[in-house]
Amino acid sequence: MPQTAAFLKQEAHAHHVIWTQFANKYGGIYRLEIPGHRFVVVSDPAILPAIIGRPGLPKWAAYQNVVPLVARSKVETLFTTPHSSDPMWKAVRKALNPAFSPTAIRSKFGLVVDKCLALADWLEQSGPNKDVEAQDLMARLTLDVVLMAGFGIASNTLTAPGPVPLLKELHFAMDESFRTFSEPVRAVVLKLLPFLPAAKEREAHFVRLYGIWDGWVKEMQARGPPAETDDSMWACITRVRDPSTGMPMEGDKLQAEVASLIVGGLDTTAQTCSFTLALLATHPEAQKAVAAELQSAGLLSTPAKRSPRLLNHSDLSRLPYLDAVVRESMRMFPVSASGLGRYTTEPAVLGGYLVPAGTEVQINYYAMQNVEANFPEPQRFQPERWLGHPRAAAGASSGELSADGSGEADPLARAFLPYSAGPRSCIGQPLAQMEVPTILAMVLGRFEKIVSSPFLRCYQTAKIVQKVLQLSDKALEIDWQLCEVLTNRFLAGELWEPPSGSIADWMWSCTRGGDGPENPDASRPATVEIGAVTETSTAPCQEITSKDMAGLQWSSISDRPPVYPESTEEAHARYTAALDTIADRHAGQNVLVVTHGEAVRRSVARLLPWATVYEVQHCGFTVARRERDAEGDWDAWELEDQDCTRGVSWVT
Ligand code: HEM
Repeated sequence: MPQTAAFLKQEAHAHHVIWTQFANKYGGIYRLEIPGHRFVVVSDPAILPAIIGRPGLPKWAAYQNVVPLVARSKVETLFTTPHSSDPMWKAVRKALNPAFSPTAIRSKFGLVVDKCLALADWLEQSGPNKDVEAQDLMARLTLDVVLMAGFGIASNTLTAPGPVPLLKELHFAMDESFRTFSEPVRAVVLKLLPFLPAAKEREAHFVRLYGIWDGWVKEMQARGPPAETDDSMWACITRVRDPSTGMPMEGDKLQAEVASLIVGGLDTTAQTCSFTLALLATHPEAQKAVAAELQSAGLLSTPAKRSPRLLNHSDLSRLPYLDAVVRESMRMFPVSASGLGRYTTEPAVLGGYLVPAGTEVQINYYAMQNVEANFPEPQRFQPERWLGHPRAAAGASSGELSADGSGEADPLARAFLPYSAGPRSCIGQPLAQMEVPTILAMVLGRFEKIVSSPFLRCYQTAKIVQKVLQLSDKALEIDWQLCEVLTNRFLAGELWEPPSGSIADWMWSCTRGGDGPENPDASRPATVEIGAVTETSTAPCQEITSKDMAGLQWSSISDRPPVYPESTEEAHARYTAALDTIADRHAGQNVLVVTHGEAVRRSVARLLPWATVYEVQHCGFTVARRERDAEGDWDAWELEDQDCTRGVSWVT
C-alpha cells in the first residue's frame, strides 16, 4: 500500500476518477491518508469477500450523514445500520424480502409500463424543440413508480408540470449531507448559530422534507392494516417486529425506513436510465442496434407501424442488446461511483496486507469497473463486450459473493458489482432490473416524426397519417423547405405575404375548397393505407379548423419561407438540402417526409443519378436510409429497392 495523498488537493466531486487513476497506478488496494482519516481503497474484486461477504466489515460512520435525509432524530435504517449481524437490520431485511420476490416484481410491471406511457405523453406534448432534462423526467418517473409500487401513493408527477416538492427538498438535503463531509466547519457553524440566514433556510428545507415523509406515512396509516396477501413494501414494513421488544416500528424509525426505500429507489434508477440515454445519444450505432432489436421484437414505433405492440414482461429477457447496453452504462457510470465505505473494528488482512483497526475501507466500484486490468479499453462504450455473458451469471444479479472471490467464473461479471453483493447488496435490485430496461425499451421504441410541406394537400395527408399512426399533434412539423417551387404558376401573386400571422390567413386561403392547380384531387377521397389500417378522408380539401391549427408547429430549422420567386434549380437544391437537414435533426428516428411529387422525383434522382423517375403517384412513397461508419460519419444515402406498389417508379 504505497500511496499517501493529500485529499485537500482532490476535487471532492471527482474523487472517484482520481482514485481510479491511483488504482491504475498502484493496483487494486492502496492506502490513502488525509487529515483525520486513514483510508484503504480497494478495487480488486478478489479482496471483496473479506469486506462485503459474510460477516464482512461494518459500514463506516459517514453513512450517518444520510440519516437526516430520512428522519429528524438519530435512527438506524436498513441502509445505514453498520452491522449485518444487527437483529433489527435482520428483521427488516427479512420482512421486506417478499416485496422484492419475482412474483411481487412481476405484478408491478404493468405499473411501470403505465408510467412510461405517461412519460411518452409528456415528451410528445413537449415537442421536439423543447429541451427536457432527462434526469428530472427519470426522477419523476422512478418516484411515481416507487411510491405507487411500494406504498400505494399516487404522486403522478409526470402528469403535473412544475417542480416536484420531494425532489426539490431531497436534492437540497443530499447536497447538505455531502457538504457535512466536504465542508465540516460550515456544518458546525450552522448548527451553533441557528439564527444565521443560511441556517434558517436549511432548517426550512428540512422541515418541508420531513413534512412530506410524515404526510405519506399518515396517509398509509389511515388506510388501516394491510391485507395479509399484500406484499407491498409498506405492508412488509408494517409486519416488522423489533426483536428486543416485539413491537412494530413507529415514529421516526418507521418514517425513516419508508423514506430510505423511496430514496434508495429514486435517483439510483433514474440516473442509470439517464446515463444510458446519454450514452446512446452519443453512440448512434448502439442506438441503431437497440432500435433494430426493438423492431425485430415488434416493439419499435415506425412509420409503417406507429403503435408497436405493448412491451410485456417476457420481452425483457429477449432484448440481449438492450441488456448489454444497460450493463455497459452501469459499468462506466455506476451510481455508487464514489464508493461504499466500511471500517475495520480490529486488525484485518486484506489483499495480503495487515490493515490496522480503525481504518476506513473504501470500495471503489467505479475504479473496479473502469480499470484496464478488469475491462479492456475501459473508456470505450462497448455494449458488445457483454454479449454472450448472460446476465444471470453476473455478480450484480446474483447478489452473492463466493468466499474467496473466485467463485464467479465469468471475469467480467466478477468485476461488475453496481448493486454491490453479499448481505448488504441492494435489496431493490429486482425492482431496478425490471424498471430500467422497461423504461428504456419504451422510451427508445416509441418516438417518430412527420415533417410536412406547408401546402394544404401535404398537410392534410400528413394529418391523416398522423391520426392513423396515433402520433400526437406535436409529432407533426411543418417545414417551409419542403414546399413546392414558389413561382407564379403555383402561387397566386396577390396572396403572397410572409407568414406573420396564421398560415391559414394567406397560404390556405388560396387552396381551400378549390380545385385549381393546388387541388387536383379535390373531389376525390384520399385513402392512406398504413399496415392493416386504412384511413379515408372524404374531404381532403375541407376547411382546416382552428382546432386543427392548435397543434401546428413549424420546424425550428426551416421556419422561413424560401425566396420568392425561385428558379426550378433553386427549388431542387432546396429539397435535397432540406432532406439532409431533417435527417440530421432527427438522426436515429424514422421520419416520414410529406412533400410534393417534384420533390420526391428530385430526391430519388439525386440518390439514383443513373435512374429516370417516371411516376410519382399521389401518396406514393419510397424509403431512404443512411448509416454511420466506424468513425461516426454518415455513409451515403441508400434507397430501398423499387417496389411498384409504393407508387414511386423509376427505370435504370
Ligand atoms: C439502478 C438502481 C439501483 C442501484 C444501482 C442500486 C445500488 C445499490 C448499492 C450499490 C447498494 C449497496 C450500498 C452500500 O453497501 O453502501 C444498495 C443498497 C440498497 N438499495 Fe439500491 N440500488 C438501486 C435501486 C434500488 C431500489 C429500486 C431500491 C428500493 C426500492 C433500493 C434500495 C436499497 C436499500 C434499502 C439498500 C440498503 C440495503 C442494505 O444495506 O441492506 N435500491 N443499492
